[in-house]
Amino acid sequence: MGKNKEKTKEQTNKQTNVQNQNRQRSMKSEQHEEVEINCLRLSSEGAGIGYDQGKATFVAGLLPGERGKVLITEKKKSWQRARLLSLEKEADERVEPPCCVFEVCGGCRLQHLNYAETLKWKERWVRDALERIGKINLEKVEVFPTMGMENPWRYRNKARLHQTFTGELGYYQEKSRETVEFPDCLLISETMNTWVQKIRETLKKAKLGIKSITFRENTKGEGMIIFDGLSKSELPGPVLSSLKQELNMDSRDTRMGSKIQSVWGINPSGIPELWWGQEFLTEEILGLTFKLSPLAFLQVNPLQTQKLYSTALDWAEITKESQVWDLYCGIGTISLVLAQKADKVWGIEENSYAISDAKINAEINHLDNVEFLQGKVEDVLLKVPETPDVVVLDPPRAGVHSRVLKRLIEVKPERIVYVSCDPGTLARDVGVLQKEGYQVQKVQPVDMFPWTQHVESIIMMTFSGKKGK
Ligand SMILES: C[S@@+](CC[C@H](N)C(=O)[O-])C[C@H]1O[C@@H](n2cnc3c(N)ncnc32)[C@H](O)[C@@H]1O
Repeated sequence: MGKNKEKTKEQTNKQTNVQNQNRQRSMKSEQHEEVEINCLRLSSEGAGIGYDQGKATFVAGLLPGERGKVLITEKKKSWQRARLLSLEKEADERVEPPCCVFEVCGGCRLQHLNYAETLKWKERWVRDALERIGKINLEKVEVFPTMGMENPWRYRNKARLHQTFTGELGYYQEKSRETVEFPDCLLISETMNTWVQKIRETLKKAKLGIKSITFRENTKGEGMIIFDGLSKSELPGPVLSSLKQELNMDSRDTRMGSKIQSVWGINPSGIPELWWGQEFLTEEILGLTFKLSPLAFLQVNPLQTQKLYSTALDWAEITKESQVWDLYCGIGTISLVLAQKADKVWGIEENSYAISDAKINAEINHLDNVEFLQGKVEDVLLKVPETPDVVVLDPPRAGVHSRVLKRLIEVKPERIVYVSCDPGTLARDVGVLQKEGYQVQKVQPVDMFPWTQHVESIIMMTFSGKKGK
C-alpha cells in the first residue's frame, strides 16, 4: 500500500494545486482563513462534511476519515464552504481519479472514492432520506444494496455541452457557468468523444457561437446531434457541410467513422427543426423498440435501465386483469413493458414530443392496450375513467405534485411502484403515502449515474389501510 498511497496523496495534492490555480480569479472575493477539518461523512452532493468550531463545513474532495487543510470560501450563519488545500490524513478508500479534469468539472463528484464505497454511500443516502425525511421505519423493509455496474465507465447515452463566449465547448464547472474542455470524458463512449472533438474543431474554424449542444447515442453507436438556441437560417451553410465531412455523415460505410443519423436545431422559440438526416433515434429495451425524438426523455444509462425496468415489472406484479397507470411516462418505455402483461395501461406525460413518440412506440410494438394522454399529471389524472390496481410513478427530480398524491389516496391502488432520481423528494412523497395507509415493502437503489452524487431508486408500496369511498 505504502508507495501507491504516497503516490495517490502526492497526485491528489498536485491536482488540488491545479484546482487552486484555476480558481485564483474568484479568490479575490474570498476570505482567506485556513483551518483543519476532520471529515465525518459525505453530503448529498458528495462533499466532505466536518466541523470547524461547531460549524458544519463542506469540503469538496475530502472523504470520511480524512483530515485536510482547507480554506474557508463561503460563510453562512449555520454552515460554511471550504476548499481543500492539502490532505493531512488519507482514507483507505481513496483512489486516484482517472479523469484529468475531475477536480474542476461539475460532472463527477466521487471519482476519488473506490467504486464499491460509492455504492455503499448511495444506499446509505437513500436509507437516510427515507428515515429522516419520510419518517419510514426501515426495520421491516427489504432494502437491497445498490445495484452497481460491472464496468462503470462510458455508460452515458447523452451529453450536453456548453460554449463560453471565448469559444470553449465543455461541461459546466462545479457551481459555475464557466466550462471545462475535456480531452476524453470517461462517462461517454469513445465514439461520442470523437463527435465532440470534431464539432469543437468545426465550430472553432467557423467562429460560430452557440448556447449548447446535446449528443445522444443509442446502444448501436448511432447518434443524434442537437444544437440549442439556433435556427437553420442562422447557421452558416458551410458549417453543416464541414460537419458532414468531418463526421463522415453522408457515407454509408459506417466503418469509416461516425454513424450520426440526424442533426437537429432547437430554434430560439424552443421548436425542434430537423436540419439533416432521420427524424428519430431508435433504441431497443427489454426486447421492445423505441423511437426517440430530440426533446424527449430517455434514461441515460442503457444497461442500468434494463435492470431498473425489470425490477419495476417484477415488483408491479401485473396480471392479465391489471389496470395500470404509468405517470410521467416519457416515450412510453415503462408503459409498454407493463402493457405486455396487463389488461390496460394509461400513460400520462406533459412533453408533447414524448407523448407522440409514445403513441408511435405502442404502434410499432403492436401493443393496443395502452392509452397515452398528454398534459401535466396533476391536471390530466381526473380524466382517466378507470381506477388502477397498480400505479407506476417516475417523476422528475421535484417529485410528485400534491394533487397527484391526493388523487392516489382517493383511488387507492393496491400497489405503487415509485421510480425516482432524488431520494429527498422520494422520501417526502412516500412519507405522505405512508400516513394514508401505504406500507413500503422493498427499496432498490440503482447506480444509474456512476461516479456522480446521483442515485436512482425504486420503491414498492402496498396498501394496507381500509378501502373506503
Ligand atoms: C424521469 S422522466 C421518466 C420518463 C419515463 N418514465 C422513462 O423511464 O423514460 C420524467 C418525465 O416526466 C415528465 N414530466 C415532468 N413533469 C411532469 C408533469 N407535471 N406532468 C407530466 N409529465 C411530467 C418529463 O417530461 C419526463 O418525461
